[in-house]
Amino acid sequence: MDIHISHSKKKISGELQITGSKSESNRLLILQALYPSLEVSNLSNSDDTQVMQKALSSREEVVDIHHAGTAMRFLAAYFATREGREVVLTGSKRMKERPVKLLVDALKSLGADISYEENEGFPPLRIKGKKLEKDAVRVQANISSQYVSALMLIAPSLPGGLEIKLDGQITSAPYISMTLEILQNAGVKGEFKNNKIKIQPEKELPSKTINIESDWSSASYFYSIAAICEEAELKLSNYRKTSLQGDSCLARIYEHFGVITEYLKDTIVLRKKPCKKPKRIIENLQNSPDIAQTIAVTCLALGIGCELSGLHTLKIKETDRLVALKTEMEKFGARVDITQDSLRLFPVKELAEGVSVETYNDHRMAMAFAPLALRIGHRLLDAGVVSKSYPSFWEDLDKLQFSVKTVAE
Ligand SMILES: O=C(O)C1=C[C@@H](OP(=O)(O)O)[C@@H](O)[C@H](O)C1
Ligand SMILES: C=C(OP(=O)(O)O)C(=O)O
Repeated sequence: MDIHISHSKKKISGELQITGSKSESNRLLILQALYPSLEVSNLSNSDDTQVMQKALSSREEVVDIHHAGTAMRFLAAYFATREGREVVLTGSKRMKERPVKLLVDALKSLGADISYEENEGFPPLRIKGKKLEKDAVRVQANISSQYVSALMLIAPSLPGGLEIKLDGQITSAPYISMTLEILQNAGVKGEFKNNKIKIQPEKELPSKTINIESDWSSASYFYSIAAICEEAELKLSNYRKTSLQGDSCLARIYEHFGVITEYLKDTIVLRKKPCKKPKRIIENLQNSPDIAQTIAVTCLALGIGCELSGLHTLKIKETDRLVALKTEMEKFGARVDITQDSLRLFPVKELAEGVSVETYNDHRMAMAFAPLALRIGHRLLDAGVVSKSYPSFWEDLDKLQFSVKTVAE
């Protein structure tokens, strides 16, 4: 589905209920499979969570998780521990290009039986489930935090628990803390100190319902909308000031653009008042890579420069997000310089008209460029990609009076 998106109002107000965090949901689904006494509420309705649910209930040999990185990494660890079960864990064409070797090596060092069906180091994986007896492992933590979280999630189900030593500079660290806090909330004892994680074994966990906070990465698009329009008041429900999600740092970052967050009980209110624009934004996003696209496009819309660093993981996500951002922002007339781990946008006053934005099977490309419609109408190609994390995104924009029209492909 290709769309044309535009908006003509200067002031935006509305109330939205965004679906549950996909990161929290996919961790809790693995834990629930290991400990059925756990219940969850406000589970994400994203494709990534649906493929995880389907994979966990499937009895088939081939388990296909499409584009879902967390499902690939977390399920590789989970199936490695399922005695007597053999699966081929596969995914989309892009998933077969996303590396998984460091996790597979760590699992093999614990005794797992995993082999590559196509290319060494990449999915699909053939996994023959076994009882894993060892209780210590090392893993490199500078490529993806998902490898670490995957090991942590199976850790309490191993007979002696697990000590995980992290080598290298840790990337996306808040996601590791999120995994630990979710384990602790569920009743598992564990700690994370000085590059060492220790998780205690647990045969059973107490019956408990865990409520999932709504998704902060998805909230980023509304921060961007608030920043770009002249006045805004947006209420987003099921968000907390103390969040497990690192992307809640948005509230601080968007203050640079004049967006103030008020925390009510279980709801946030984003307000934008007319303000003086900053010259440029400088941020290291090593802890929150998923909001890089949102921030870059906010700056493009406002005619502000930005220097974003800590972005080395963007190259191995749904697409090479650094190249995708450069290509698409330059269509609007901007100059964008990228390196292996950074992006620099030079401000542009007049944005080009009649642009078609490619989305590269990447939900965040579509959602990050949508708020730009407040400055200039444009086309977004394959806009249905948003369902990876936020299936009702376009309906929610409609509630905020964006004009979203399907166009002939
Ligand atoms: O653990 C998680 O839920 C995630 C970790 C991050 O990945 P990396 O650790 O690979 O950067 C993030 O980009 C992804 O969207 C979700
Ligand atoms: C990178 C992402 O997801 P994953 O790695 O889980 O596919 C994302 O949602 O931006």
